[in-house]
Amino acid sequence: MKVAVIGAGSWGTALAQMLAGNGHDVGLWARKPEVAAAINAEHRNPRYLSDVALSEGIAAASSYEDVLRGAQAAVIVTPSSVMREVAATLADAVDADFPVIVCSKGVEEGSGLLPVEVFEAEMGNAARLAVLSGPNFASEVIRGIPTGTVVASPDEGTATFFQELFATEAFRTYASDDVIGVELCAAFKNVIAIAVGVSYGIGYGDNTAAMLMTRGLAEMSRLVVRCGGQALTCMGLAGTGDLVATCTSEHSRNRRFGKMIAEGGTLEEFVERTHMVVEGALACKTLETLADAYGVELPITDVVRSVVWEGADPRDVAKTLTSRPLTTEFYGL
Ligand SMILES: NC(=O)C1=CN([C@@H]2O[C@H](COP(=O)(O)OP(=O)(O)OC[C@H]3O[C@@H](n4cnc5c(N)ncnc54)[C@H](O)[C@@H]3O)[C@@H](O)[C@H]2O)C=CC1
Ligand SMILES: O=C(CO)COP(=O)(O)O
Repeated sequence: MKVAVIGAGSWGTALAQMLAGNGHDVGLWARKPEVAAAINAEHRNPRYLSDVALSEGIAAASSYEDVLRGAQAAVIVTPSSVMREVAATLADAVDADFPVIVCSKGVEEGSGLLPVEVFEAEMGNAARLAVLSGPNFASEVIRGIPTGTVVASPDEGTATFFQELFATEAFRTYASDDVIGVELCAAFKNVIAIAVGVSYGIGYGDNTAAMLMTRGLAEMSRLVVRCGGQALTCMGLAGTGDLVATCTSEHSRNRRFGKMIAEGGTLEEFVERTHMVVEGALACKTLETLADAYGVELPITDVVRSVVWEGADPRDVAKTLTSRPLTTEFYGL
């Protein structure tokens, strides 16, 4: 079958390669025409994972019309900040039961809406929508290094469709019906990875990182449950799995960004240097929208937001975490 992959950054490139390896024709949408042209001419992405030779089954284009022509499903891998415009463009181009899976990790700014809610608002028919998330660094996945992921949809048939579409021996896919849980874990773990990066950046140690990850998981679980997701999802690949991967790996842009900001760098410098998205920088704001709406305390997220957006000194705000009133380990779940 032909599959359209929307977004030719690191993750879109890795997923396109995997789908082509599974025998599918792939239409890969790249924002820049010169990137699409280079992929077609040289079978390499000139900007992301450029050391990997791409399958000849991948045809890139910078128009939706070209990549969607003849496609039977779409895979969304743009930064979460543009998901509404992607959904609106797609809505005009495909019919009402065309399957769409969102692999971006984030929450919409302003509304606090999760990816499937945004796509449903623009395209209707949530039953054909799904999300994919797990411990999935693109640079490892594209090299066939084993991992797993979660495919969640409100509809069992759609979850199974995408579960089978992506599964390889090295990429084990698990189906779920907890769309809210998977989406929130995906956005949340990036914020905690920034916190861990900041913590290392100011000279704290591995114990501190472990505490941030564990209390971050508690924070994530509180929000997931209050928003209607399942606590167990937080223990799975999209939750603990991705949290551990992102907080402990040098691959993680969010963790590296956290370290850099603690050492005096800025978000603009990081993006300028890497041309990559740091989803946790936006998520520390968008998750607060949900926390306010549902009355959930997110102390680590608050601190990350104040460091990233309000110029707070990490050493000072770290004290607001360690001086909080003593409490029981599991409250309010
Ligand atoms: N890189 C990874 O290992 C993984 C990334 N993801 C998620 O995938 C999503 C995409 O990230 P990456 O593929 O890593 O991208 P990237 O950080 O490698 O590259 C940024 C991409 O965003 C595109 N972009 C920038 N502004 C845009 C706009 N206005 N409209 C459309 N596209 C625009 C760029 O053209 C480029 O393709 C993010 O939500 C990320 O969290 C999820 C799992 C793994
Ligand atoms: O989501 C990811 C791995 O699962 C990628 O994380 P970073 O964006 O921090 O690199």
